[in-house]
Amino acid sequence: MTVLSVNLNKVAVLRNSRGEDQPDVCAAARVCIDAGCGGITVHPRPDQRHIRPDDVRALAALTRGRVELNVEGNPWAGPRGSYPGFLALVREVRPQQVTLVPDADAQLTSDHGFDLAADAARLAPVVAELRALGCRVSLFVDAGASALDEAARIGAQRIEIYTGPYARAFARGDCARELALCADTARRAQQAGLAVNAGHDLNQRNLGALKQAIPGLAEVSIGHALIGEALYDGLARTVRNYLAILA
Ligand SMILES: CC(=O)[C@@H](O)[C@H](O)COP(=O)(O)O
Ligand SMILES: NCC(=O)COP(=O)(O)O
Repeated sequence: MTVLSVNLNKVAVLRNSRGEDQPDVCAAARVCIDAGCGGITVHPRPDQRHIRPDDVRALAALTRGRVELNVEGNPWAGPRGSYPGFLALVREVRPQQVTLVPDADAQLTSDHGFDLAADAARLAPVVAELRALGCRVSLFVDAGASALDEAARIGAQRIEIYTGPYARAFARGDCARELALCADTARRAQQAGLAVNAGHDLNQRNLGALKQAIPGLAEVSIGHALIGEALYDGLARTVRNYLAILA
């Protein structure tokens, strides 16, 4: 079974555009959970362009005992204004899963994963602390990444394969190479003892082929396309459409 974790960043984008409290991120989470998703994902960024620390706190309370909360971000993103820093926030809410992502503070969106050979040493104490807090730790990596055994060696339990290049290739109609890279990366990670998540720019068109190519795919986190599609079809129906693709 592949868990669908719905990323709600874009609900917060819409809310923040008017500076008030609608649409409500927690109400959206409830709809997704009631429709059968297995997780909620958020990626609080230091500039608080979408998900804010209070959203993470509220979603932690809402999801506890129901579905997984996956919090993504750069562990070295420090305090900025009312943003307490990524690690301070996850220490406080202790989500079931933390996905570490090497994004710069003002990056438009995630566009690359860790270089595990170079980054493992400084990731190691962060991973150890998160494990001690009871969080599962996943590391965001590019398809084709090397040194996956380093992720396992420092205690990470999963990788998340960055699927942006696959999604772009799929849209161009020539995704065979990118799909093979994702599949090979997943196979090497599984051989190293890691479970495999995937995410970024996945949608109802490109998800099925990825799911077929990666036996044992543990989780996909999907936000941008899913929230966009929900404008036409409704949030609950859209979540159910994704679940049907993953079934
Ligand atoms: C790690 C990852 O791929 C996602 O978190 C994605 O980048 C969504 O973040 P934004 O919604 O801020 O673009
Ligand atoms: N980890 C990927 C994620 O949470 C959602 O990415 P996207 O679907 O918004 O591109």
